[in-house]
Parts: sequence; C-alpha cells; structure tokens
Amino acid sequence: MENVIQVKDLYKLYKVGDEVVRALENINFTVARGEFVAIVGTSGSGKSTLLNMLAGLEGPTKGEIVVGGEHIEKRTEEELVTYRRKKVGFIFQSFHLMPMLTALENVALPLSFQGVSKKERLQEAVKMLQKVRLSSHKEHVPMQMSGGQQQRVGIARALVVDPQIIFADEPTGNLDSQTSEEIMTLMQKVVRDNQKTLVMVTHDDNLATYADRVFHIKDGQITKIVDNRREEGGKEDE
Ligand SMILES: Nc1ncnc2c1ncn2[C@@H]1O[C@H](COP(=O)(O)OP(=O)(O)OP(=O)(O)O)[C@@H](O)[C@H]1O
Repeated sequence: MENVIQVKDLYKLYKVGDEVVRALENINFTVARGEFVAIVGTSGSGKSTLLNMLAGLEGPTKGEIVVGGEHIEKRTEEELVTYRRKKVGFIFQSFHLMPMLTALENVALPLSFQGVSKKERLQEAVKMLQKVRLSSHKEHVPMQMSGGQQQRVGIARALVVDPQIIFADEPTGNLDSQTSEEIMTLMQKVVRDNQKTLVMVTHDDNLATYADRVFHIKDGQITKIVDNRREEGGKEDE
C-alpha cells in the first residue's frame, strides 16, 4: 500500500539553558494511505513535538519527513502554509471554532482561504455536516451546542478541504467518556469511508484501541508499535 507519511531518523533537540532536551530521538515509521494511527505516551513523552513536525509547524533538528512524496523538512515557511491549508486537516482538543459563526459557517471557513466561491463553500459544508450527522444544527453557534456536537463540527471542518491527512491532538480531551467513544467511532468511520489518513495524539491507551496501529512513545523514542488489526485477526483465529 502507498505510504502517505515516511519519517526517517528524526531528531528534535531543544536547548534550555545549558541543557539539551532530546524531545525526539531516532524516530522511524511509515503510515499508509487510509490508516488510522494513534501516537500514545505520557505527558512530556514527545507526542506534540512529533505532531508539530508532521504538520510542518516546527522543523526537525535532523532527519526526514516525507508527506505525500514531499520532503516537508525542506519546505519554506510559505510552502508550509500552503501544505497545511490544502493537504492536511486539524482536529483540536478545544475545538477551536469561531464563536460568532454558525456550524455551517465554521465548516465552510477553511475553503474561503482557498478562494472557493461562497455558494460552493456552503454546499460543501452542508455535505460535511451530513457526514458527521449534524445537519439539524447547521444554524447553531458553538455556544448552542454540546462538546460532542462542537467536535463533530471540528471534524467536518477538518474534512472540508478534502485533505490527504488529518491530524488530531487529544480530540476527545474535553469530552466525557461516552461522548469520547461516540467521537472516536465517528472518526474511525469517517476515515474508513473517505479513505483518509488519520494521525491522532493521545495519552489515553483506551482511545488508541480505535486506531489501526498504535505507536507508543516514551522519552522521545518509539518503544513499541502495536497493530490492532493483526490482534483482531488473531482473536478471530482462536
Ligand atoms: N519549545 C520547547 N523548548 C524546550 N523544550 C521543549 C519545547 N517543547 C517541548 N519541549 C520538551 O520536549 C519534551 C516533549 O514535549 P512534548 O510537548 O512533545 O510532550 P507531550 O508528550 O506532547 O506532552 P503533553 O501530553 O503534556 O502535551 C518535553 O520534555 C518538553 O519539556
């Protein structure tokens, strides 16, 4: 299967005073198109640093990050802005919705940065809200929606630019456990139905069970990669 993400010998060191913090050390992995990968680790393990590198928000100290065939560590800041607008979608822990805009307008917003006409933007946003089963709340502003509903708007907004890859940073961190499970099931379905690649960062082992593969990260290093699909297969064999 085609690799959408390739990370090779990735290092990120931070200098703090006289000390060097090894936030990421010798990271190597690939992610295939359509895969849902969870990066799991405790606080300070390097998860956000890794996600920031993949999203082109920070440059590595050393190593290669190839996304969709492009070496993003070699891109200029301007090229990275285009990369983030066109190729990737983001889902955040705190939703990051615009409080004055309706659900529909929030979902349509990323398309305005791409010069899509208003009519087309709204048409696409309607479709995305259907995908996350929130058509009934099109005209609601964030304050008039539950946390789970707001995150569904967040997912629709991430999908609207038809990105190759979706990055999610603790997407259920602000939700209760039942709503978290609903959101995880929805993300899993949306990724499968639309053949998207999803990379999610979490400290929660339980949420990682929704992913196809789980990368465990500790002290800046990947210590273990668990393939949940293989485990599912194993159970069926028993
Ligand atoms: N800008 C920075 N300058 C110096 N050190 C940093 C910087 N950013 C992160 N670090 C250090 O790098 C390590 C990894 O941090 P990172 O934020 O990636 O962890 P995390 O797993 O995302 O944690 P959390 O779950 O708490 O967000 C930590 O030791 C952190 O202190």
